[in-house]
Amino acid sequence: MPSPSNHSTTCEKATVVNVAVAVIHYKEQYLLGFRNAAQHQGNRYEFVGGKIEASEDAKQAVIREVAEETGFAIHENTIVKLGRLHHDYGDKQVSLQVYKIELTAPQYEQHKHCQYGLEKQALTWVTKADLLVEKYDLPAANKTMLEWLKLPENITITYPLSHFDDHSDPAVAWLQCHQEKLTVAAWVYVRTKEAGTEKLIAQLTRARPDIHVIVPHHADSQFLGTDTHVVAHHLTHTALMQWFNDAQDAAMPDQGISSSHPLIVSCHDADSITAANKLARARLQQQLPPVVGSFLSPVLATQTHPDAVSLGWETWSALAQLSDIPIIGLGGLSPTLIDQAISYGGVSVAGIRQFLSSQKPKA
Ligand SMILES: Nc1nc2c([nH]c(=O)n2[C@@H]2O[C@H](COP(=O)(O)OP(=O)(O)OP(=O)(O)O)[C@@H](O)[C@H]2O)c(=O)[nH]1
Repeated sequence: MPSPSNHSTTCEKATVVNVAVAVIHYKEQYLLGFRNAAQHQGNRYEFVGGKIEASEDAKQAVIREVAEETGFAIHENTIVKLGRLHHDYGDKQVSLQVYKIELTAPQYEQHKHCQYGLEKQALTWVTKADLLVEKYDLPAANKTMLEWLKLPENITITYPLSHFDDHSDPAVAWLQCHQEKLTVAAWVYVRTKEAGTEKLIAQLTRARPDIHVIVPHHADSQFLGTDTHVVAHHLTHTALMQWFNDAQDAAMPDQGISSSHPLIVSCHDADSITAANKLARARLQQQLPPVVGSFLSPVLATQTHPDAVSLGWETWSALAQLSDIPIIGLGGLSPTLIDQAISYGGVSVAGIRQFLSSQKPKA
């Protein structure tokens, strides 16, 4: 704790350093730099990046830093905002604005054998798999970035049980449909609102142990079975806004929300994005598993919610820019629209019908 008499230390600590971070990749190859021993968080790997100057915004800073450190001119690449996070290292507070940039094949080919950057810093290309299993020692704030990077490009949402109401046993029909049609190793948000959701999830994951499930945040994990691969808990828009309203006066606003898993939330507008940003900050402050994604919907008109007014890509994109966590497009989308979603500022697309394959997965 700083001594009250040490005014300069207190001031230094209170100053937040604004940093732009570039997660540069080509397909599954990711670029890491190495911080020299004399730097803050020295002798650790890092993503390319640096301080945002007073005269520029975060995106301009990321373009400049990447050019200065690597020589890549990325202004014509798609630059997707992954998120923003605050981290207190004790000796320094940083606010990191993180962008993901995919290089073109020629950009990568030209650079893939370079072992040093333009500032003579060591550079290395690593696989996404090695990066995500934390084979490389990165600063503590980067843990959350790695959680963000785990989000796949497609997320399948299950049909509601009521979709099978005309079957003699809707639960059996629900199970059979998803068991057969989920793609291999799919991330699946099980959106059943009815009682007994845990039993259905356990049955589905027993039949399909390859899948990764996102479960409602109130799902009782003791009924899910130990083999169920839960990657996140989901908070509906209603539950998120309820938390936000309850949290306005609370010192430690975490009431009733899972502390065991990362969270994915649902947002529809600027208010819910503000709530999600607040929840994301609170989780980091309390060192709880982070908020890793936000379904922002409806992008386009959907069969399941025909009365909802869709946002359209432009409004969706403007809302995505307000988010401190990665944005997942939902509503009237198909997996083939991923490039469009990325170009409008998202990282993934989600949906029901179009994301279930008619091909049975191989045993
Ligand atoms: N570039 C980069 N910085 C990061 C990452 N993660 C992270 O916590 N940081 C922090 O963000 C700050 C980056 O600022 P910087 O690179 O401009 O400054 P520096 O301390 O290295 O050197 P400088 O003050 O001499 O410019 C450092 O405090 C660093 O520890 C990351 O992945 N990349």
